[in-house]
Amino acid sequence: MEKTIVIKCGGSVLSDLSPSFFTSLQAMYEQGMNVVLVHGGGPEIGKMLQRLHVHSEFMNGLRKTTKEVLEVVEMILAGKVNKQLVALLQQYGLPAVGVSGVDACLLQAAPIDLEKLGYVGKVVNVNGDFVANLLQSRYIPVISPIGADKDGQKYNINADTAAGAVAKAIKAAQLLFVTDVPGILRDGAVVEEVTIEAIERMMNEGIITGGMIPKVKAAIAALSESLHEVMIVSGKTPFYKNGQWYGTMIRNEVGVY
Ligand SMILES: Nc1ncnc2c1ncn2[C@@H]1O[C@H](COP(=O)(O)OP(=O)(O)O)[C@@H](O)[C@H]1O
Ligand SMILES: CC(=O)N[C@@H](CCC(=O)OP(=O)(O)O)C(=O)O
Repeated sequence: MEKTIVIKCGGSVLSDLSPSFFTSLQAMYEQGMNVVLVHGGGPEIGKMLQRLHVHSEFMNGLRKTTKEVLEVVEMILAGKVNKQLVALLQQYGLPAVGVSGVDACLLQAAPIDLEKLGYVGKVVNVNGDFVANLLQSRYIPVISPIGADKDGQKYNINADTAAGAVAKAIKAAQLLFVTDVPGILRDGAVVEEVTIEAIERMMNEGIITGGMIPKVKAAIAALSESLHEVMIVSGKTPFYKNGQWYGTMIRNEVGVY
């Protein structure tokens, strides 16, 4: 199979994506790469919950998800955000197909902790064959992070976690987190390259906090023999030019997987 890149597009930057984001995607696609997008939509979910006067709160970066919250999460992620992104990609001539993790059992999920978090899911299986089939037909799958279990119960999955699980399952060669900051920042400057050890130190020291935590955790979990590097970049500015990436590269220690 051709080289595959999984790109997670954060809700923080979805309405702010620069034209260079789409031209980079066009370039990758035209070079013959397989491109898979996984998107978030946290801010959009927050806005709709507020409009509907539905209360929600976060615990360790995860949104506590009651049945009522889950309904809104699915409506926004699998409905509004997914279709907006698909339509935008199509405007750039990219053959995007929107699916949620419920379609074709793409993201089989299980609860993390029903009592504490409600219907927040972890990924227990990915239907990689389905993704591979879409890629073989040269489609660009655009995946919203809703999963379901075998009984049809749906779950709200953090989008970073979903992207990492998809990348690992389809043995992607690259995983890219596109967000609203140009990488991991320390004292205001981008850290260009970090190892797992350095990330753990930065979490302990309170340098990496909030929404950056699920990103680095998903990155670490996705590193494997086929995926050696994960990038965190900004979607607001160009992140790739003449073979050079602009952002943070997360690497395992050389040769250790
Ligand atoms: N060390 C750090 N470097 C950069 N961003 C950080 C760091 N620690 C926490 N963050 C926060 O992480 C945010 C990105 O995560 P999040 O808001 O969840 O975005 P997304 O919707 O793209 O997943 C940044 O806007 C920033 O506020
Ligand atoms: C369990 C959980 O927290 N799910 C997230 C799903 C969306 C998401 O992850 O969006 P971002 O990438 O924009 O943060 C939520 O409800 O906000």
